Amino acid sequence: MTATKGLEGIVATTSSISSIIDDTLTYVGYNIDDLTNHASFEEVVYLLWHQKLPTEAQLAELKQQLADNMSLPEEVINHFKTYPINDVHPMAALRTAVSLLGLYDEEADSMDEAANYRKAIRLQAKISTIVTAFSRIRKGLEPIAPKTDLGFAANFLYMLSGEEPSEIAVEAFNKALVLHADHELNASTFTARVCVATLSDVYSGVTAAIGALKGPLHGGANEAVMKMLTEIGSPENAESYIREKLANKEKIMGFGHRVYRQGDPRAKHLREMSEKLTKLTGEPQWYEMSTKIEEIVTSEKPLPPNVDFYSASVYHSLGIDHDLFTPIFAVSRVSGWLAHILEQYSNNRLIRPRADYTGPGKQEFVPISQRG
Ligand SMILES: CC(=O)SCCNC(=O)CCNC(=O)[C@H](O)C(C)(C)COP(=O)(O)OP(=O)(O)OC[C@H]1O[C@@H](n2cnc3c(N)ncnc32)[C@H](O)[C@@H]1OP(=O)(O)O
Ligand SMILES: O=C([O-])CC(=O)C(=O)O
Repeated sequence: MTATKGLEGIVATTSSISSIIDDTLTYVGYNIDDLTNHASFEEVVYLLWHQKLPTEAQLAELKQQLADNMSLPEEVINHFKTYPINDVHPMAALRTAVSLLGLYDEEADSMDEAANYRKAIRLQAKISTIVTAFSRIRKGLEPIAPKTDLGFAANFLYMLSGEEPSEIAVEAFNKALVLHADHELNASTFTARVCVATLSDVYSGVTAAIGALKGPLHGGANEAVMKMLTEIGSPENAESYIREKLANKEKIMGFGHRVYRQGDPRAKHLREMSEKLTKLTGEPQWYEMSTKIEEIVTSEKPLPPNVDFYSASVYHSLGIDHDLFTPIFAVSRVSGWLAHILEQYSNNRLIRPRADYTGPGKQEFVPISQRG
């Protein structure tokens, strides 16, 4: 048995949800560029869960179901108020809240297909409320109830700030949600599938996936990018900062990808939005700094920016706190996790690979009293 480090290149399952072929990303065969330019996030959720685009009636039904399920049990809200609040990262709060939600869902452990779909709707609906409520409570503010006449993207921004967002903010945020919704067998999706392949429940699968997304080599990179941009401070400082990091063999957050070689097709959409939004907010330095970093990194190494790089300046321009960037990734990606969880249940087999043992050979057991 020979191990492949990081399972690189290993095909671990079949899936009909999304694919990356020759650096082209599709959801159920639809190119990510078309979906980003033309689809609402809710249409994409429907597409991932049903493997077809919705009709107007089907989309209206899904939107209604999401709107009807956005409120949180009082216990989850109250639980946020018991944290040593300033020290808790919102990804840890989200991971805990999703796990807690399972305790208040009577169908949590049901393996019935229809019940699992209902749980998918509940989780997709409630995840925005969790992130925005936590963000407000930690600032000493009251959570804001969703507005049923707003779409998913607008509602998130509204519940976060309490103000109805501008058209351009909604357009940018909707695009970001579409771009992050699914990505074949990325680490968090694989985690979700491994978890539910034991026939564990949907809440456990999503909780596990949130844990995997949190790390800086995966979803946590978007917050790390903003930390780097803040440290650099202005476009003129970018060159020396990046060259020093590269010389020290340190990673530049938001660059590189396990699967893409020529570049991540999602990055160009976020780059475009970053340019537009930073101009509008009168802070073009974030975009200028980002393009400068891209220029330097790509001149040194074949490492194009990934989805996390320009999303940082986009979210910053939307006035979003930097530690909410990764939870926002989860708000979108939960749609993909849920699609994969439902797909896993529909054709399940325990996921259990092997390890290439590299420890000591046969050893004689020595009683504890005789060990030196
Ligand atoms: C949504 C997402 O999850 S997208 C990815 C988000 N993560 C990041 O942006 C973090 C920064 N990027 C990385 O750490 C990596 O590129 C990953 C984790 C995304 C992919 O990693 P892998 O396929 O395992 O590549 P690995 O980490 O082995 O890197 C291969 C080589 O490229 C280098 N490299 C890879 N990414 C970077 C980077 N961002 N900056 C500098 N060097 C890099 C490595 O140092 C290594 O060099 P070496 O061969 O000289 O040792
Ligand atoms: O696919 C990956 O490895 C990481 C990624 O880009 C994503 O999850 O969106």
